[in-house]
Amino acid sequence: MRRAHAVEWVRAAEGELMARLPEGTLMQRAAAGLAATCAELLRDGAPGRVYGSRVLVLAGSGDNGGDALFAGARLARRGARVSAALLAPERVHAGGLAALRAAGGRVTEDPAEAERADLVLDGIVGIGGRGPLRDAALPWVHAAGQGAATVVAVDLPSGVDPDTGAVPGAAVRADVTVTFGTHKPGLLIDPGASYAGVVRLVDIGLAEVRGTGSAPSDPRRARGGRALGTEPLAPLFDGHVVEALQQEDVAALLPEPDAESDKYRRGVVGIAAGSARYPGAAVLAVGAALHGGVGAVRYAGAAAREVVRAHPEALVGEGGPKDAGRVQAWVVGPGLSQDAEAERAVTEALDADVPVLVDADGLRLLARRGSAPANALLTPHAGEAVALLAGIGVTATRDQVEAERLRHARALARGYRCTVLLKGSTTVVTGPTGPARVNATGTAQLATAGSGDVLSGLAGALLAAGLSPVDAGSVAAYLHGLAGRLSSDGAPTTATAITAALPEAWRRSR
Ligand SMILES: NC(=O)C1=CN([C@@H]2O[C@H](COP(=O)(O)OP(=O)(O)OC[C@H]3O[C@@H](n4cnc5c(N)ncnc54)[C@H](O)[C@@H]3O)[C@@H](O)[C@H]2O)[C@@H](O)CC1
Ligand SMILES: Nc1ncnc2c1ncn2[C@@H]1O[C@H](COP(=O)(O)OP(=O)(O)O)[C@@H](O)[C@H]1O
Ligand SMILES: [K+]
Repeated sequence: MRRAHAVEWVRAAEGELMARLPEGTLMQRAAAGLAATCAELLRDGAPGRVYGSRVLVLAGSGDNGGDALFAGARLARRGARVSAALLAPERVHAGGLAALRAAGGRVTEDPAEAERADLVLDGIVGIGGRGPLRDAALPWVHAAGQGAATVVAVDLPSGVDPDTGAVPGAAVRADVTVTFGTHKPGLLIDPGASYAGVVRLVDIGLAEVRGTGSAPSDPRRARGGRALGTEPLAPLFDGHVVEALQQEDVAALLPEPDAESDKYRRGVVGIAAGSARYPGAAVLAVGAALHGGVGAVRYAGAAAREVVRAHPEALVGEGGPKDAGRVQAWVVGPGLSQDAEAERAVTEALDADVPVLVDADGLRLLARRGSAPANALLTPHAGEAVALLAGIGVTATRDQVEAERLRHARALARGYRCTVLLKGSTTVVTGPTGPARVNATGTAQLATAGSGDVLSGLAGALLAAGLSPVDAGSVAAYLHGLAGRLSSDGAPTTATAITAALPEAWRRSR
């Protein structure tokens, strides 16, 4: 599992660790890890060696600049030609600048150096950064983007909000980010994540003080109706606030049949989706559910004929969920439309007393109620999230949801008191408390009609197979993203092709 901690936790942990160590130890650990990565990049890149390479340090006013200056000093001692741009000269890290000068480095005021450099070290701001990058940095950041230099972000790309991944203005586009101690949420959540390049974690000893985070905040306090932004971002639950499943985590969660399994023991998922107008959503959701590790898929609704024609394995009926027979989880909503019959299907699925995944039209209907059962998994895209937020009295635009995914997904989970999977460039899955899961396997090629229906069917099947809503949502997002990549391989893909790639995604994940 990849874990990310909030700034508040990082500062507390670092404070505790620093109190036990000689002054400057952590910064030297950070600088050593940073310099080692830079040396490797210079050796593997165009210069082919550290000696004689041109390195530019962008140094802001805080410790992030200190890390970069000390790393620059280490590279200068190995023969690199290092210069530093001091973006706030009166507040520069004095020890870092002295070390750089002592190693032969110099100060520059010419942004064109950023275009000529082999490597640019972004030490403008780290976890102390707030709001858009200030003007002094902009010519340097622009020039670094124009040139051929490898851009290495120190701790995180400057301009990316460390806790949310929001990018409120200009930001550094890094090829590599060297982050210290633990990942930061902004490195795992778009738009910030897309600025980070390849992220490398340097151990500075924070693991020694893990578990010192304060208790999670009470979810009841955060019940909807208030403006967002007035509460602390997220509870410091077990220290980390964000986590990303890795292949071995997914492998441990995938349901596998054993010698005693039969189709009922593996779980049966019910799909209430599609309508006379949109039968395709039903066909796609059922198709994906059939690859989701359950023993059987029941379909209930108006597209029964189309479903059984496409998938003879499905058990179909034209009535609603109530008449469909026993299932271990329901998926309700894709392509359902929003008429009285659709409303009845949603009510019956919610009343079935089994875990229920609500998507698409089902979410629009749910927003009118403003509540959901605790075992529900809601799967909105940003537009549907706006409607759901309105249902609990929170006003937000689509752009705001996309700029701060974590905050809005959490607000929905708290407001509806259930699990929420917010789709998009970084899929976020979260309950009202506990760490949020983010998924990194996706590709923008997934943004194709019907791909959400595939995700719903798959996640519903995993729910029926016994996974918790958070596990079902995050494992489904992982497999769906991987299947999207496999089916696309650089070309446009389709929902049908994503479904066809699910078995290979599953095989590669177990
Ligand atoms: N605290 C520690 O023990 C360690 C900290 N380390 C480094 O220290 C960093 C944190 O240092 P600081 O707390 O000094 O904070 P930063 O260096 O991240 O930034 C703080 C400074 O940047 C300015 N600033 C804030 N927002 C800005 C913006 N949008 N544009 C331009 N300037 C802005 C502020 O005025 C402040 O002076 C970490 O990210 C990491 O790189 C590492 O040395 C490891 C150990
Ligand atoms: N830019 C993107 N990067 C990665 N995944 C994306 C992106 N845009 C959309 N997706 C994914 O594609 C799927 C689209 O689902 P949805 O919006 O419900 O589409 P539809 O309703 O057409 O099925 C979701 O899984 C979503 O996370
Ligand atoms: K930085």
